[in-house]
Amino acid sequence: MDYFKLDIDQLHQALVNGELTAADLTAQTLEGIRAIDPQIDAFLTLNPNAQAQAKAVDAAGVDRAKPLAGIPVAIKDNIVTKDLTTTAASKMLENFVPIYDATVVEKLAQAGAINVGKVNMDEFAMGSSTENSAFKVTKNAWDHTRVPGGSSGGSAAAVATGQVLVALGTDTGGSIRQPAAFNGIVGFKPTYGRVSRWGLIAFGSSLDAIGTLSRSVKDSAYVMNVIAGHDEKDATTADTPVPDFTAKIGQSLQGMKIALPKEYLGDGVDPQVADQIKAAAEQFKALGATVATVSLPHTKYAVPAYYIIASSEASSNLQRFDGIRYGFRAKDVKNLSDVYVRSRSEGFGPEVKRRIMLGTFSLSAGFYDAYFKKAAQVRTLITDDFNQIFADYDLIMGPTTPTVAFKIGEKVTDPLTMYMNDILTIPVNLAGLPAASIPAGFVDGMPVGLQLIGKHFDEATIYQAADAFEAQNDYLDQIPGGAH
Ligand SMILES: NC(=O)C[C@H](N)C(=O)O
Repeated sequence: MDYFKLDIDQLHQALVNGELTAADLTAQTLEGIRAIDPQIDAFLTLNPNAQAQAKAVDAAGVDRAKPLAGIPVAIKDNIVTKDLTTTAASKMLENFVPIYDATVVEKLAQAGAINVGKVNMDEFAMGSSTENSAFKVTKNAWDHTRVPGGSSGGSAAAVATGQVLVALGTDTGGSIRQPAAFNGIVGFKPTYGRVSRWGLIAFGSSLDAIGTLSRSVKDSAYVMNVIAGHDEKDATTADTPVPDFTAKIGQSLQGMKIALPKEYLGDGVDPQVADQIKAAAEQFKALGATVATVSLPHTKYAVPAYYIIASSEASSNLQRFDGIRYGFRAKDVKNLSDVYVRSRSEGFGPEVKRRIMLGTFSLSAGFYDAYFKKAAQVRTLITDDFNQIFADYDLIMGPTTPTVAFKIGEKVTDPLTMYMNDILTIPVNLAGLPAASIPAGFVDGMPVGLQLIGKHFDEATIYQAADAFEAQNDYLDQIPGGAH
């Protein structure tokens, strides 16, 4: 199946008309994965039941009202899937087979989508390069010597190499948007509370969001239409009506007010990347929007605040991996304390241990006020910065990442440099806002991502602007290995 030339609308039409069956589509998709993935290493597990699920969709008949019926999807491996190994790319969960489906997985199945397999990531979603996976290093679709970004690097590389049309990812500090940017595809992180996290292996619970990676903007909106909504199993999901996320796609941008924060083009941002974003601003103006320079003054405090908050939450969430309840248990243990200490020492990788130590320290008596409380206050200042801008503007634009994808091995031994890579995506998670990364050109043959940030629960405006930008450009025709 040549996913580079197709989208969900076209496949849906072919399935409805009977030109294609879901079983054929799934078979061709699995064939494509077997041919392409050995060079990319995006997949950790293929779903042995995918073919049977596709046959069931065919037997039921592809419903016109269900655009995802028969469409193959890949799922990040921190989202639990019943009877299908779910590892979070950790040795700790190497043999973990969940007994239930995450709400998003259940919703996709009800919509007729076919889960073809689970994709690689940084261990427990901690990282920006997928090099922290306990199992394999996924390659960037455009240059196999570079990282695909992370932590949803497997999701991004699987889509960008045409193995699947869409994949689910998760985003705590940029984990959907940054790999989407590095691979020249669309990444979408919804508002905090828009999509249920029931069945997501938790990292930073006040930040985590499940979203999409896809080639086209509209395909992302189709998946969001299915996965969004209140869930009584996740008390953090908002009980607000879910709009049709495709509703404003195709509408004119005339009069739309877009803000471009000066901090997003400042220190540390590659000037060539900044140039692409300035060019995108000109394109938005040509489409009828206004673009004005604004300031988000607390941006520089976002990374330190995030690494305290996310690590503190991780240290608490990861306590459950104790060698007893889930997964890995060390051999030849002497006593209970030995079970805990050795199972965790041997089961977790270095980055996960670093975060647990950082978080435990920040939360400990005597340090709480100086670290966690201070970080929470900074978070409020960052949220206030955004609220002030959104009183006057519809969207905020900027680069998704300060640079294009870096080389495998280049930053993995230097955590601070790796953390700084997320400076433009982390503020969005701290404020719980929705945001997308969409392709916006190339620097040295590598894709650049344009980030569009919206108001709380106003995903539809992001989709409107993103689709208008996509329609003006030919990024969908540019494929890895092809001319660009
Ligand atoms: N999980 C994320 O969203 C990625 C971020 N780079 C982190 O390591 O925390």
